[in-house]
Amino acid sequence: MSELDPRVGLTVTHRRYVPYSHAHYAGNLVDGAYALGLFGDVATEVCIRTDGDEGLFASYSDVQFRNAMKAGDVLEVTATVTRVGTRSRGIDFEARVVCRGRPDRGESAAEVLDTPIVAVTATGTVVVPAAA
Ligand SMILES: C[C@H](N)CC(=O)SCCNC(=O)CCNC(=O)[C@H](O)C(C)(C)COP(=O)(O)OP(=O)(O)OC[C@H]1O[C@@H](n2cnc3c(N)ncnc32)[C@H](O)[C@@H]1OP(=O)(O)O
Repeated sequence: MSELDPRVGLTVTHRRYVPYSHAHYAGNLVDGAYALGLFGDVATEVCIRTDGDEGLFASYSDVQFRNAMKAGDVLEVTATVTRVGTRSRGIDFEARVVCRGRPDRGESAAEVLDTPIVAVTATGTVVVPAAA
């Protein structure tokens, strides 16, 4: 049963600075696909830890763009295993902004946010090779 598997609940966290070279829209916003790239990377570490393989992303059942991600942000990206199938693993994702630029205070001014801003959440499925 999936819920009894000790891999359920495993959380992997990546931190990433968003370079200004990734600004894509007005207001230094990055494109939504940038978050999916981050989710793919953190899911890859999940697969390495659960199954000793990088795995393949099969599908997203949900993606919510809740707040903008901007160039200059420091992001915390988490992936939590919610289900372990035979070869599939269900994962919940969250990308939150933990630091942000303060251009009103100076070109390079920035601050640690008291409360992280949840930018993107998603639910997806990765598939790993059959156990040997
Ligand atoms: C995490 C990665 N390292 C980062 C990436 O982003 S990889 C790049 C993007 N992904 C790809 O390029 C993958 C392309 N897709 C594939 O290669 C295949 O479709 C697949 C490997 C994902 C699945 O193919 P296959 O091995 O033939 O699947 P099945 O034998 O039919 O099923 C195996 C289990 O996977 C579940 N499953 C299959 N397709 C999906 C899907 N679209 N959505 C959700 N789940 C899927 C299927 O239910 C089986 O589950 P169980 O083994 O019963 O648990």
